Amino acid sequence: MNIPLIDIAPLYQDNPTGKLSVANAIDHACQHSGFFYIQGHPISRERIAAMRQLAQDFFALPAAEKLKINIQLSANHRGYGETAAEQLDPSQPGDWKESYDMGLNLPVDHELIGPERPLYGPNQYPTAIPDFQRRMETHYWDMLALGKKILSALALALGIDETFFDNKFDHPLSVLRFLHYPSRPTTDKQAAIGAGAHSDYGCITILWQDEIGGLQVQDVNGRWIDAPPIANTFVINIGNMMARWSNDRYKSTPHRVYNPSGAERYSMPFFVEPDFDTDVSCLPNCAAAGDTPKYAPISAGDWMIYCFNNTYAYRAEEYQQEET
Ligand SMILES: O=C(O)CCC(=O)C(=O)O
Ligand SMILES: [Fe+2]
Repeated sequence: MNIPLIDIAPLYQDNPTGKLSVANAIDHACQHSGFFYIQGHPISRERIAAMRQLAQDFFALPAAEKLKINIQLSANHRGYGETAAEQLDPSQPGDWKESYDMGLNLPVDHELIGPERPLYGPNQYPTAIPDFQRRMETHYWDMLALGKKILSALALALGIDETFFDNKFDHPLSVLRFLHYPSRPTTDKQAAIGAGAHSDYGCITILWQDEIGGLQVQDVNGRWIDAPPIANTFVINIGNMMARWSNDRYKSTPHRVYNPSGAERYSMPFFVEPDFDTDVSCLPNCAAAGDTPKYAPISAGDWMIYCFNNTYAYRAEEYQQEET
């Protein structure tokens, strides 16, 4: 399996031929591995270094401080997740990582908030770190702009209006996540799996990973292929929503974090997800003329809730209790 490295700088230039050739390279990668690296993006090295430091500072807070903003206190899935709270592969024990999730910060009385859209709401910010909220939000919007740029390339490759996705991110469900895989003894074989095998739920994921490595992508034969860190790049992958939206033109590929060295690791995924009410029904030009699309229309938000209910241990428990 080939995970290509694509220079996306032409997407920011006014040359239609250059743009189209990047769009076609992205389209090709999304149809085959479902994974690619990007370089030539506008997120600076200084910004990445500062965000990494912020993540380190956050996870270094005392447990009691982090637990004040426990994700379990949030009705809309924001805040701190303890080690083993997330179980990406249900056949394995919980993952050996801690997390912090933030997204669009809406006040509780915002008109979009209600039982029918449970993913909207406020963030939970640590009070012990000065300027945390502003720094996270600045990075959030910059990463979202990058995500929209990549989606504009997909639109171009599909022969649809380049701006097709633009108006679908007024109140995005996109999430910026910090991950910390604490160090552990190398004899602990089970814990070498930092994040169990899974595919992502949303449109696309833009991942920054530190220099430790461990990200692996599954090829069609079930083999695990390393996706090693490459300086100043992000790893992009297709999520389940985009696979569905594109009628399976694009592949949402299983991946995991396998780190037998036991070294501490940080990563920072940004999950590009549109507005809750976005209609996810077969994109133009993704079904052959006369063919019925494979999947029924669903809203982006309902799709995400369906996926969440199958992943987080505490949510699955709630869900099962509701059902019995
Ligand atoms: O930590 C990583 O490198 C990958 C994390 C991941 O796949 C995820 O959070 O969906
Ligand atoms: Fe993932």
